[in-house]
Amino acid sequence: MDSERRRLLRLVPGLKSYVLGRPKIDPTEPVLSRQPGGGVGSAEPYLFASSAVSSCRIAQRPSSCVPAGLWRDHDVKFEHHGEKHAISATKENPDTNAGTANPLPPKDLGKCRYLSEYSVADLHLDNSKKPNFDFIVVGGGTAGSVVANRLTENSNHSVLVLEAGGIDTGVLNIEAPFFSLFATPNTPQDWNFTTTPQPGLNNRAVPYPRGFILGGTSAVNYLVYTRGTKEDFNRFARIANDDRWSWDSLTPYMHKTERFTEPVDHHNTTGWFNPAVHGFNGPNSVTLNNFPTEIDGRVFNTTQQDPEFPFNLDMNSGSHLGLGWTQLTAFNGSRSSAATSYLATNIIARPNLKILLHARVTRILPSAIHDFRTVEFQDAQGKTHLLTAGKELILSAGSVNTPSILLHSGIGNSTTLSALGIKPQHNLPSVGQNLTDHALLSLGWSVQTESPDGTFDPIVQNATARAAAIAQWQTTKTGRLVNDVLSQIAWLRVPDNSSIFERFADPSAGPNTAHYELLFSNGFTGAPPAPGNYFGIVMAVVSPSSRGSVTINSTDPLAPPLINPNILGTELDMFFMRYAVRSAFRFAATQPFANYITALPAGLTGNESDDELDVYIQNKSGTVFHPVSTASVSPVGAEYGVVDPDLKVKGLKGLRIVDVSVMPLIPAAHTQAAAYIIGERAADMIKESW
Ligand SMILES: Cc1cc2nc3c(=O)[nH]c(=O)nc-3n(C[C@H](O)[C@H](O)[C@H](O)COP(=O)(O)OP(=O)(O)OC[C@H]3O[C@@H](n4cnc5c(N)ncnc54)[C@H](O)[C@@H]3O)c2cc1C
Repeated sequence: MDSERRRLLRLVPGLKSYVLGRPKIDPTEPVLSRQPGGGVGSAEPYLFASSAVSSCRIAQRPSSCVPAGLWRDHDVKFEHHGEKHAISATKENPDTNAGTANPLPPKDLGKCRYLSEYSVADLHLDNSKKPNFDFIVVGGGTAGSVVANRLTENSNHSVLVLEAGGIDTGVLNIEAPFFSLFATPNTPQDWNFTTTPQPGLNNRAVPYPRGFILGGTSAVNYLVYTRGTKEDFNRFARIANDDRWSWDSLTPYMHKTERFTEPVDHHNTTGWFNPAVHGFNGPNSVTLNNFPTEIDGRVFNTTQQDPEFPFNLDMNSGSHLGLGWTQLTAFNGSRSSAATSYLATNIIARPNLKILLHARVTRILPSAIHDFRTVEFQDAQGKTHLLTAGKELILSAGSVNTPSILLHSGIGNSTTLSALGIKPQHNLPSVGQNLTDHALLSLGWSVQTESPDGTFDPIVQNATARAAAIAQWQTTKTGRLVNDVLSQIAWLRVPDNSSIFERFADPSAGPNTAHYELLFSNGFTGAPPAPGNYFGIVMAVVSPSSRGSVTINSTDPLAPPLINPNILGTELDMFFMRYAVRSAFRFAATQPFANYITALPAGLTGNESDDELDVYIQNKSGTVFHPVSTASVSPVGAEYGVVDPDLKVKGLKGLRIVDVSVMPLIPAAHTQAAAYIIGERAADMIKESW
């Protein structure tokens, strides 16, 4: 690490975790040298070979809606590919001798988003008298933002959100839907975690991104919006022994979170989705692909011709089997995240809601016996503070950090915590256990396109095409960048009479829930993108039997946890992935693709033996980054599990967990919808309690 890097890292609070945890990225350097690679679920960052940081400047004020006083004169600002990045510094920059850190919120509160970026001093914390806030939400991520929004609907409730990351405004890779490919891994908006070596991945350790930003992982994900099946949620309710978590009970919340909006090209969406199963008045915009692609007709023609891939009008109806259009969290051509929706301008202007950015929670402490309402956190300067919530502490730090914070607080397996040197506070052996995720593999078939830019590959491979797409998006919010990378999705099952089920129980939630998923893209999403045009199919095991864990091996709460999602860790999951690969080959061999596909995915013939295919899968697979179940719900009175069905931590007062870590089993779905739904359901439970 050279001295300039050291100096910058010291100045950049948003990168504190890189200094103290896993230093991984220097905002001013690595984009110059990284080779292209990565992509959906990839092990490598997907950055542009030809890219260069065009400038790295200090003390530039962005042109977007940031009023004087909020944007600090010593912020570090740099450009990558014409996209502007900015990371806030808190100490004075020796280069500029610039102004004071943490300015007060400007008077025109409400005109711009992010005006609730208070400094600790602005909060006038004085815990000695009475609690400053009724509720403290740890993590302004997907579910945490929902809770903060809904609780502050009641002006009698005051809420403080403590978020470790910064803000998302002006980051092209976050805002332009297609560039979600590049939002992670190893970016300033990523926690930059890595898994432990994965036996199912030939002992490779792979990046494990999580959103390090307001909006959390909803601000960096691939935008795909899928709820899962009726069977998924009914199983949740069965395991919790609480009908409040069943599909029917949650349906009002599914509608409440959603604002289904028309695509930016205003095309006729009849036959693209079923309006009857959607909400149209909620905060979070869900829409359909905004731009036609060359594969659309071919993909849907296959549904007419091959019964293995039947058409499904709307995979969010509760019955997802079949193939349909991808729904994505976008609005007017830009990403809709928990930050842009639940924490929109009018919400953060509420006087009873405060959001403290760059506030990293290190521990939760008892405020009385069995009462955990006190939070310990470090501010942007690394100074430690303690705060006690008047009513409840709500832990929404996500499936990796929620168990990590609990363990560092002495809440977990008392024996292992003692052995590590952490004083046990409350014995809950299930904390961090049962980590479950979806394995993923990306394949690309070479195609003969109708025009060189018939697929999105030129945008990835060619600087001129990319610049044109960026310019179009920036001026009109149209073009390829408004689309999700993944155009259509098929949810599919291994036949019920397959002999594999003579040896293994079926892990899916029921006969109408998929074992695997095929995601179709009008270009190659894998790594590295070799020059050419591709038809991409991503396959994922969505009802896995593998279980892993999040554990800690340090008493330092800033040290990264050990993340073992145990990807493809069982024979059954390997079987599912093999089956999915062969299913993808069958799909690509259907008649509609006959004069389109010119070559098979590199390194595969489609005739591999099981053993040969396993080698390929283990060397190339990764994850879809859907970790759940590390603080699982269980029935009231159960000796296992971490939270009761009302999401209160078992045996404790004052502490609730609201994020996808509470799901008892992984849904056959991308998990952001579940985070929003859980946030909405939990917010009502909390309101009912108070
Ligand atoms: C690359 C990627 C792509 C994905 N694509 C999709 C997709 O297309 N569709 C989909 O449905 N799902 C997708 N997911 C998964 C989905 O986005 C997540 O499951 C979901 O957003 C998780 O929500 P959450 O509320 O549980 O946690 P998060 O949204 O991760 O929120 C946790 C928040 O807590 C903060 N935090 C953590 N620790 C601390 C601390 N110590 N102090 C203060 N704050 C803290 C974090 O910074 C974060 O803001 C993807 C995930 C990744 C990583």
